[in-house]
Amino acid sequence: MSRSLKALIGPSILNSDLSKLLEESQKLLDNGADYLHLDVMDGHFVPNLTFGHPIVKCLHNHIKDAFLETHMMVSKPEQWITPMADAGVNQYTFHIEPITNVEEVCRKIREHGMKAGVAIKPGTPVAEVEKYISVADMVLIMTVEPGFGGQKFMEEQMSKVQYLRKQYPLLNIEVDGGVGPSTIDCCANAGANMIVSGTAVIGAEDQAATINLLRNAVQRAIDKK
Ligand SMILES: O=C(CO)[C@H](O)[C@H](O)COP(=O)(O)O
Repeated sequence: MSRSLKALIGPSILNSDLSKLLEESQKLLDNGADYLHLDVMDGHFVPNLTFGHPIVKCLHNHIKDAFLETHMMVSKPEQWITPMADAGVNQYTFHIEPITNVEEVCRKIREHGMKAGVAIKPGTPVAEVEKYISVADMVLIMTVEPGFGGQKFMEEQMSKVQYLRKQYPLLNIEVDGGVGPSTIDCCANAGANMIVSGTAVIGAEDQAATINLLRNAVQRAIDKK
């Protein structure tokens, strides 16, 4: 948990031109991204493949000051803790669904000097992830089925965010999937403070203005409470 809640915008580079990963990442940082959200998929947990620690390491070597979160959409999250820590990852967010030793995985992530994020898919009840709040640094509530960018935001997932915010006023709560200028107020008012936005930011004519709009909406909602 953080001492005071902060609005943080972490663009997802999933739908960017991945042949220019460094250029795209640098552009997002120059345009005000607070952190970068890197979607790692293994073709098992989700029906898609992206990239792994070798690419993350190369990217980190060129943008050492950037805070990197990896969203591990993988069946064996424990397997990639050491290589991702070695690659320079700051926050290791993984799905709780495929494993039973969530506490142990969180502990190992922290021992490797990273923050631990616990994520749930839309079909997973919030109570399943609430169990791990004391051993994690952040909860990610997915607002699309993980695997692909550019999907429609699932508004019904906001009840999970509202519940968590009510119980845990200072918990870092992240939302991911279909979040952009048209859905940000819904996320912000529900209580999310960490915002992942892919296509809405990557495809924006003015990335800096879009990132600012998202951050301002979240900060406004935080200040109202
Ligand atoms: O985790 C993801 C997909 O599994 C992506 O981070 C997410 O979908 C972001 O893209 P968009 O904002 O276009 O939905």
